[in-house]
Amino acid sequence: MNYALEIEHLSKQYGSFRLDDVSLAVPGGTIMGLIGENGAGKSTTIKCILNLIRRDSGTIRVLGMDNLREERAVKEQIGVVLDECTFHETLRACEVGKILSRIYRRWDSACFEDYLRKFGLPRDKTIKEYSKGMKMKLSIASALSARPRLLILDEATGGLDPVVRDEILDEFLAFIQEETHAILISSHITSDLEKVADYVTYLHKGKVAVQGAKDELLDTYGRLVCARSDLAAVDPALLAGKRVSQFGCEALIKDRRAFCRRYPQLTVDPVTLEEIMLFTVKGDASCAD
Ligand SMILES: Nc1ncnc2c1ncn2[C@@H]1O[C@H](COP(=O)(O)OP(=O)(O)OP(=O)(O)O)[C@@H](O)[C@H]1O
Repeated sequence: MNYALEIEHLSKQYGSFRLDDVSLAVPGGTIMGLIGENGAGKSTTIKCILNLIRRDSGTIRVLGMDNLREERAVKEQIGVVLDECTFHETLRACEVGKILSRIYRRWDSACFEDYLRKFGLPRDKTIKEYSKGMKMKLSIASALSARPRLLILDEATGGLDPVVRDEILDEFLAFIQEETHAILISSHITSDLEKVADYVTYLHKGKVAVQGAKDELLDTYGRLVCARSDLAAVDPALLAGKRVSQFGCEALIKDRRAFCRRYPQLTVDPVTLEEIMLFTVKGDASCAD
């Protein structure tokens, strides 16, 4: 398989935090969603890909190129959108286009103008006159007009209204129609990732907690709501987490089909990515019932 991004055994120590042995691979033509609680290590992973910080160990390849040894060639292939617009507030969109055309070898001015029109971004307004959503759309238009093959977004859709987010998600889906294109997107808005991601990596406390094809994860995991006595009788090896409260018991089931064969009297519901995350974060704490 041709991978747009391959990370193997990435580790980085930051004081008491450790990004620990993270591996992930994003095939061409796909979107990988990177999820995890605040401080889980998502931005640290992205900074390592971009060589903004030094890793302790591990390898990172972008379109088959080592991101340390072939740093310049790799940078030309990556478009980045961070959670804040990085352009100077006094610039106008048309000036941003001119500046970037001198920086990026593969800059496509016609494509940039198209995005300005499509996203409803006035060319002659200064960025300080733009709303938050407009600034984010300008950042995305700029990243895409540099004709990257790998687009990396770090919390770039947070703070946008659902209509703007939907419009942007559609652009991402259009971008990956090209087989050599791929996207790594970190987001707290798991419903967005449920819409567009092909693969999901869930980081928890610096480690990969759950990883796989999104449809497969959603199809395999399940949520059991039952009485305390029912949960006590279930084989703990089948559970990925549980929450016991005064109102009842819930458990995250690793393989809902296997579970239903063994316990046909118990009902297992489908889960969302958010529930998988919540069980992993909060489930640990309430397991000792
Ligand atoms: N420059 C730094 N120096 C020391 N520690 C850092 C530095 N940058 C990040 N960290 C620590 O690394 C850990 C992971 O941070 P990171 O920004 O990667 O998390 P995140 O998953 O992106 O979180 P969020 O969703 O809040 O953006 C945190 O504990 C953070 O305090």
